[in-house]
Amino acid sequence: MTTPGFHRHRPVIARNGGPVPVRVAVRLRPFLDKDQQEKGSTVRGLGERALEICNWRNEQESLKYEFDAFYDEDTSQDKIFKSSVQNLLEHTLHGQNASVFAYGPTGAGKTHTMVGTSEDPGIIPRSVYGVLNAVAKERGSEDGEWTYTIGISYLEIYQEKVYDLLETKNHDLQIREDRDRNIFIPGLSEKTITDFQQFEKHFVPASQNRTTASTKLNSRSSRSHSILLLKVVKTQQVPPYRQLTGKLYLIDLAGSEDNRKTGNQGIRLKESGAINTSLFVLGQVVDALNSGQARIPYRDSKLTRLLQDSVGGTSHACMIVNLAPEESFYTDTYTTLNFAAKSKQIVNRPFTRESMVRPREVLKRPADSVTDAVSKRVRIEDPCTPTTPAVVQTPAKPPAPFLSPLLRRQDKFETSMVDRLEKLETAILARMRRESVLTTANRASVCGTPGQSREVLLQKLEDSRKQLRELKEQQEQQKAAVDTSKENEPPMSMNLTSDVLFKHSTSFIRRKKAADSKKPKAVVSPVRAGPLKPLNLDQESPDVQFVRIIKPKDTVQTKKEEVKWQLESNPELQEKHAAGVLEVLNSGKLKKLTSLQCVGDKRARLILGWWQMNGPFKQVEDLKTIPGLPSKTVDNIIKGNLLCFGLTS
Ligand SMILES: Nc1ncnc2c1ncn2[C@@H]1O[C@H](COP(=O)(O)OP(=O)(O)OP(=O)(O)O)[C@@H](O)[C@H]1O
Repeated sequence: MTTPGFHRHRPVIARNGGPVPVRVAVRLRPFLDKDQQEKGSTVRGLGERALEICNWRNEQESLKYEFDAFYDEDTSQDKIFKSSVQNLLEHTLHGQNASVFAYGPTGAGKTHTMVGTSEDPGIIPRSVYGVLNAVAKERGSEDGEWTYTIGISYLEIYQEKVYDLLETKNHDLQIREDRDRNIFIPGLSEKTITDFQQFEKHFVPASQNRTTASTKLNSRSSRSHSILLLKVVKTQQVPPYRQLTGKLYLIDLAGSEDNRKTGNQGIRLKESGAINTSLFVLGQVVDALNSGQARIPYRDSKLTRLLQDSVGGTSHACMIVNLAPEESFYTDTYTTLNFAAKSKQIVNRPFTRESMVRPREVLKRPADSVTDAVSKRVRIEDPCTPTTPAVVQTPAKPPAPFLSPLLRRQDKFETSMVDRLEKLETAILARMRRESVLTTANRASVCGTPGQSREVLLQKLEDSRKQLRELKEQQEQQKAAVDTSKENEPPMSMNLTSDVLFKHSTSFIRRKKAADSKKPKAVVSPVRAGPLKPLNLDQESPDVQFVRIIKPKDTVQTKKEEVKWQLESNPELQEKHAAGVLEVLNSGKLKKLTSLQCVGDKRARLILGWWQMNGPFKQVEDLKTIPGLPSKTVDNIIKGNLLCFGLTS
């Protein structure tokens, strides 16, 4: 969104700030049912920042956690907003991004925290109100030098598809990243708001569009992740016409669901699968950030792609972790707290996004602005004050340079192309200015009349446009030539170096460096063979065999026919070993998991991730519910471990 009447003419300038950790606050919701209350809460607060839950491995112990804030069941929406969210809002007025997101199991109070009710509004309405107020306050403290535009967009991610909640006809929208590494969604509608009533007018019906359904754990369960985006564009009305763009992401995540408890089936189960998978990827993103991996799997789900800025990105972020006190939520509480503890370590690096704009009014009449250099009063609409639009004076000197039609569409070009066009434009302008002075001084002798002077300039302008058109055509031809050469790329055995292939390439066509044909290329990926790893469990006594090789009773051995030997497993030991494997699976340690047969680093991470999201495995076969682990692989893991342990013991 650019401010009406203005056009961006310089790419975004990023001013880096220091690292800022993600703020993590935990909120415990009250009991919803009196009967449950009598059983007592599984979460106990320990002051304003810490809490404890009992240890499922040893009931005599408790597990303690410390966060930036702990809000008990009596904490009001107002207090949560004021202590965790309010101070983030001002960043959006200064060109920085901020995000608030509610995380937690289904039914723990995320939507209540983010949206709330009309009597007790949550973070979203309070934040919008807060931003509108902050803008009004800031505008009141300066003399109309800046105008403010506030826009809202609202979307949901339902079953890995992005839906526009403000314009329901827009669905399955794509997520893109621009060259300034901003994530954006082409086609997502944006409504400008000037007051809270306008916000409500758009937000309330849009919230009805969100997909909710009744599950065993929540009668109005959100089946999607929703994101309200509030964009504040602040534009300077006098030179140097700075423009600051800040965004506030308010995110209500769908809850993680244990389908053994929800009883979900059919479509609900499918929804739940999509929700759990995206939250699982979120967990992987957090792990990758914490372990300093080079590749962060943001692209593995739509949710993480959209949260790229909030988690390990450039935004100030606050995560509100919602917990439920009921005993039935214990496993969810445990896994949620572990996720929250990991997220606390994430550090974001917010920066200011600033660009320079030029009034459009000037763009429309390039010749006028250069030759006449008259001061014009340009009305620039400020949507925050529709009744009294800001009136500013455009500068008479130096004349605002025009933008060539090509340059106006600079976003579509590679940077170096834009640079070249800009240089060309500057040169033309300098020449025009020189000649403008010349025409003023020698008007009578050189051009005769001002009308003629104008004609000369217009002719020059037409020439410069022609040059730009030619430049663009050249670029397209070169691009086409490169594409064709790529299509006809000869097999690697031909002695063509990258220089030959790309000899026509120009700097503005960026490409991957062509592979060095001299380097020997791997035809097949090498197979890694490792020794069988013994399971790190208590060893059985060697005389108790896990499997015996037996001869089938009914086999009649003939000379020609060989006996088909069979394996008979010892059921007692099988059970014992299964318990041992289960213990490893629930150890929560990557190293222990990789000690299992058929489990490498990648599978261990998948298992660990599932365990963190869903709690302890009840049986070894639960491995089959892990997304990304096919049941055949799981069978191999189970067989491999039970058998290997039997043979090595
Ligand atoms: N702090 C609170 N005070 C009073 N009631 C609450 C509070 N938090 C949640 N509730 C109530 O608990 C129920 C579940 O809350 P909510 O729908 O917000 O859960 P959720 O985490 O968003 O669930 P889902 O992920 O399934 O959408 C609702 O009836 C809500 O009104």
